[in-house]
Amino acid sequence: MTKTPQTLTIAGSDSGGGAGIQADLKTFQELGVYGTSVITAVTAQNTTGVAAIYPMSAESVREQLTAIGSDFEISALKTGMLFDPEIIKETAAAIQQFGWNKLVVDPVMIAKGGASLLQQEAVEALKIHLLPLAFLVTPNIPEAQALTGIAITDSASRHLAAQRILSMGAESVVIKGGHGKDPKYAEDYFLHSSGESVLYRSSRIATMQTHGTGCTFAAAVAAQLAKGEELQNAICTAKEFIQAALRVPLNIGSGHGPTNHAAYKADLAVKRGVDSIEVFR
Ligand SMILES: Nc1ncnc2c1ncn2[C@@H]1O[C@H](COP(=O)(O)OP(=O)(O)O)[C@@H](O)[C@H]1O
Ligand SMILES: Cc1ncc(COP(=O)(O)O)c(N)n1
Repeated sequence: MTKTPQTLTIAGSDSGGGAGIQADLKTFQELGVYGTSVITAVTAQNTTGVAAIYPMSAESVREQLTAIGSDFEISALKTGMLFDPEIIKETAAAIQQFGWNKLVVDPVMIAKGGASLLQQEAVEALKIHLLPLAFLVTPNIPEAQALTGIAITDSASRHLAAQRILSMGAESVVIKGGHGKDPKYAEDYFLHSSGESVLYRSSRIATMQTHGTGCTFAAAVAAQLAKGEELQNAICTAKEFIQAALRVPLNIGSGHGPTNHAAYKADLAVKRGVDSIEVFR
């Protein structure tokens, strides 16, 4: 009997349900993998912003990680909001202890409304302890700039920033283009430590409902990896997933609303297909 692939998200809770743990579990469910979770912080949050952050203690994070590691067979995992250096160290230690592979690190730093989801001193901890364990790192443009100190203004500086992130020990990186300036396209740039690069391009959707796009994208990559999909195809599926989730808005809340996690599967079910993604290798 084949078992459902098991996945793990290590991230913050978003009370509004659009980002963080909630977005990750919805994405896992939609893509047909079993989702487990380790909560690093509880945020009081809705579509208009983050009102408060309550980080979990390092001990409670360790206990959650141990509960997962001692019982589940994790085929792929992702990290999101990790908040402080202690939580990052506990996370890295557990990943090594339990031998978890296929780690997708979404280096969450700042929420769309401007709240800081990662302490300044935790950026170094992320680079030292977590990036060397990463199969894929998925920064958005501001995060890639913060990790590298390189201003991303064109494709050459984006490539340089990607190279710099790989030099920190990650096996591969995709710099996401949601924050890019191009009004027509949202372009994600993938670079592997072998030197191979891929550009994933979709039409840019004009919408305010972008809360949780990064979390959802990284969770979709992890889900596909858990099912055994090869990395570059997993990224393409994640891009299709987020494209569908943005294209069919839910119109929830008065601010940056959540994406529609159910749209991808609904599209496939009626065989409408999702917007095709252009892939340049
Ligand atoms: N308006 C948009 N139209 C189409 N794709 C988008 C749009 N905004 C973001 N994306 C896609 O969503 C994913 C998350 O990107 P991004 O918004 O940069 O991440 P984050 O949520 O971490 O800031 C990427 O694949 C990106 O290309
Ligand atoms: C708990 C939590 N984690 C992550 C994000 C980032 O959201 P986004 O994916 O929109 O950048 C968030 N707003 N809240």
